Amino acid sequence: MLEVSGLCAGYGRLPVLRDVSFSAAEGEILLIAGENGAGKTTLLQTIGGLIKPTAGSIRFEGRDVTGATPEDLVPRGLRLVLDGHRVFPELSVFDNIRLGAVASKTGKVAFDTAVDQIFEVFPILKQKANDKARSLSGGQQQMLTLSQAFVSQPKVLLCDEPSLGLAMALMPPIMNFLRSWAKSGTAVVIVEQHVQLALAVAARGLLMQRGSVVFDGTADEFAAETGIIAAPH
Ligand SMILES: Nc1ncnc2c1ncn2[C@@H]1O[C@H](COP(=O)(O)OP(=O)(O)OP(=O)(O)O)[C@@H](O)[C@H]1O
Repeated sequence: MLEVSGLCAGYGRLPVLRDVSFSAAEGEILLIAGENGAGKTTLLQTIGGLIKPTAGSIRFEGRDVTGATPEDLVPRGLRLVLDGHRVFPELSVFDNIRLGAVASKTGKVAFDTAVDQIFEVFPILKQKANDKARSLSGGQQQMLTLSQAFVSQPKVLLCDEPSLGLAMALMPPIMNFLRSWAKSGTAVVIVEQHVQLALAVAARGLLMQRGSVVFDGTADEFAAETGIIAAPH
């Protein structure tokens, strides 16, 4: 579904990514872990079209999309969800969700089904569907950001720190949400500081250090390599 090969990218003359290669298959969750500054966010942003790579290639569904912009990639089904909250504060919660489906042209039936699923996982968004998004807490805005991506039905979801700003109690529902999302066929690539929790749902784990991939293996192999035990779920 997604193949990254020999990717290099950075900021101005500062190189960050060095020869990064990995792939993510349909229906699997791939965890990207690594210390602060390892280049995880830069990697997601480069794949998502926000940073132009200086070398290497990105293939999505067998097509070369190296250097494509988010405007090209989102309608094709490759979607980046950044950390921090990027909702439209003056619009209602429901309108924010609706906007998520615009670029991908999700059909009405698929949209309604997706909204039902969202309201099941995040009942607070149903309760506040008509309230302005600015009235939501940080964690609720994060739920809304994920929901906007969900209704766009991406084939590849790149998700930076889905847990950011969320109470720990919300982590298992978020992880389960991502898991059911992957089960529907989406390749989910997540950067997550809560490695134990993410490992519980990930099929594979990739470890980055100073802009390079230093380990890539199954979740069990990742746990054996790093000594990190997946949280029970
Ligand atoms: N906009 C930017 N301009 C210049 N350098 C940047 C920029 N963003 C990140 N960097 C640098 O690139 C390197 C990789 O940062 P990146 O945010 O990709 O790491 P990360 O693994 O996601 O870390 P974190 O977990 O702290 O977000 C760091 O040295 C960082 O200082």
